[in-house]
Amino acid sequence: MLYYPAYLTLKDRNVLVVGGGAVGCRRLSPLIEAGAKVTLVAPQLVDEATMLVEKHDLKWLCRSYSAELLAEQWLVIAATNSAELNTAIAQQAEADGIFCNVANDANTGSFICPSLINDGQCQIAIATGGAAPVLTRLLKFRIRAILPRHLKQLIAVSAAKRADIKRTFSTVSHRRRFWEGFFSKALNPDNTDYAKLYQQHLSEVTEQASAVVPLTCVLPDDLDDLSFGMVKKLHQADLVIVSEKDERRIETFIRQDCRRVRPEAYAQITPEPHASVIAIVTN
Ligand SMILES: C[C@@]1(CC(=O)O)c2cc3[nH]c(cc4nc(cc5[nH]c(cc(n2)[C@H]1CCC(=O)O)[C@@](C)(CC(=O)O)[C@@H]5CCC(=O)O)C(CC(=O)O)=C4CCC(=O)O)c(CCC(=O)O)c3CC(=O)O
Ligand SMILES: NC(=O)C1=CN([C@@H]2O[C@H](COP(=O)(O)OP(=O)(O)OC[C@H]3O[C@@H](n4cnc5c(N)ncnc54)[C@H](O)[C@@H]3O)[C@@H](O)[C@H]2O)C=CC1
Repeated sequence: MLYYPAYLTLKDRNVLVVGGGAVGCRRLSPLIEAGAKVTLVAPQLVDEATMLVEKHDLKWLCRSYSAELLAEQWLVIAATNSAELNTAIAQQAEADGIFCNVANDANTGSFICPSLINDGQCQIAIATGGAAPVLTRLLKFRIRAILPRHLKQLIAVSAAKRADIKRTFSTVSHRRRFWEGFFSKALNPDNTDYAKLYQQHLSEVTEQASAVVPLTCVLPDDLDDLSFGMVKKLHQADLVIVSEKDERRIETFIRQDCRRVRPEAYAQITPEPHASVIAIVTN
């Protein structure tokens, strides 16, 4: 079974953290950053948790958990060193319709806590369904190492200009193509003046129609042999002409909103002006 990934809005919502050891403490910062109203209950805290309580003026109840604490909570984290207590908290939370994380068991409770990469508004969450938390942490370091350096500034340009671009370009497809072109250029490490790059790109891109010429992709037996360039083009494709069998093979290379058309039906359709069309041919 897979988990359903989601990013929760916790601003001003009541969250209870039960347990103030290393794990309970690790849960605090992301909750604080998300603007939750945190109550921490534990007879003892690790030093770092004490520091966070003081710094952020968190409500700390220096005592054992009791069931009435769940009233008014939106979400609870069960991170004590007692598996029995953590399970009991999860059962009560489930009965009361409150989200619950159980630190010692991925299969109890209603969500698991992923490893997090936060870079401004870019938040990457990684998890392995509770199977390999240490691998999760190692993957975090690898992924963080390949992220572009000025991600925050790049996201800020998009946040500031999205409404303008919605007004400037009339279709989702044109807007997507605009942003794809802009971000592709911006991800080149030599380009860091994003405001200038944005203006330049805006002056170059138009909505004018042009003839659509399908590109052909000869599918190798082993998909690992697909060139990097072709993988990139497949990802940009707005329409692929593909048999049912090959569609399954290339599913992970094409976008969800890419149109799929069978070869025998292609003659009857009219691709959007400017559409990037790829005909898939089996080797
Ligand atoms: C289900 C989950 C709990 C949840 O959802 O709350 C869970 C469960 C358990 N972890 C255990 C052990 C360790 N966990 C870590 C580290 C992390 N564990 C995290 C998440 C999760 N761990 C959730 C699933 C995430 C997923 O799906 O991958 C991370 C990603 C996030 C975080 O906790 O903040 C964080 C990396 C933070 C980072 O750096 O990014 C380390 C290493 C270390 O501390 O460095 C060890 C010691 C080595 C070992 O034992 O493997 C044990 C056994 C305890 C015991 O033996 O008593 C259990 C219980 C069990 O499964 O038995
Ligand atoms: N998710 C993860 O990454 C990991 C999870 N774990 C699991 O997380 C749990 C907690 O681990 P640690 O923080 O290292 O434990 P810990 O022993 O350092 O801390 C336990 C905390 O729970 C509090 N506590 C105990 N009984 C309580 C009660 N009745 N009411 C309220 N608070 C109570 C203690 O005062 C203490 O603050 C363990 O079950 C462990 O198996 C352990 C390692 C990693």
